[in-house]
Amino acid sequence: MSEFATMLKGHIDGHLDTIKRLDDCGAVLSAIADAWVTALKAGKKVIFFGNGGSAADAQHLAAELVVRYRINRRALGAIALTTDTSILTAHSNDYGFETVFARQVEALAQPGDVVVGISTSGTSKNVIAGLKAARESGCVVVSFTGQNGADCAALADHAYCVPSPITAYAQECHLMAGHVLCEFVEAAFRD
Ligand SMILES: O=C(CO)[C@@H](O)[C@H](O)[C@H](O)[C@H](O)COP(=O)(O)O
Ligand SMILES: [Zn+2]
Repeated sequence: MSEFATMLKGHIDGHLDTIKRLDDCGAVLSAIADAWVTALKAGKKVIFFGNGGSAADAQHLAAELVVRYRINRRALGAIALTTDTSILTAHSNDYGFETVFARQVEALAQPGDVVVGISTSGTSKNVIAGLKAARESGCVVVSFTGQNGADCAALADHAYCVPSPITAYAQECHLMAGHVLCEFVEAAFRD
């Protein structure tokens, strides 16, 4: 087997092993799906944030809700706090990166909004601070983490904790579950 083929097989095996252990997450994911639908039906929004690949996931999922996932339906309120470079740079430069999401949550989150903080390590300080701010703002708090997500889960109403310490597998399982959540939400808003 080539070196690449060996790597590919290793990644697929690790990915499948992690996916297989997600059965335990069905109840929490169902609760998150209900929370998204309840908030959106009440005219509230879903707010996402995370670092690196999780910033991309935050943007990806916000886009699915605002635009569409698979079917045409009305626009749904969602925003990723990872996209405005003026806010990101001004806040990091003037106050520090640790509160870059908390500040935006303070500015934008309303009681009843759902706030989704994504961290594969579960230890990123800016994600933890953002979740704390969401609690203080009266939001429904959701964490997406890898297996060491206790600090985020302690702040969350619903904690989706992928049973892997490997960033890539956690990211892949976050996006997979995010897509199912979007599918469920779209079904609830079918015309
Ligand atoms: O995508 C990857 C690795 O797959 C990286 O960009 C990764 O997201 C970054 O290192 C993040 O800073 C990790 O943060 P976190 O998920 O531990 O909160
Ligand atoms: Zn990545």
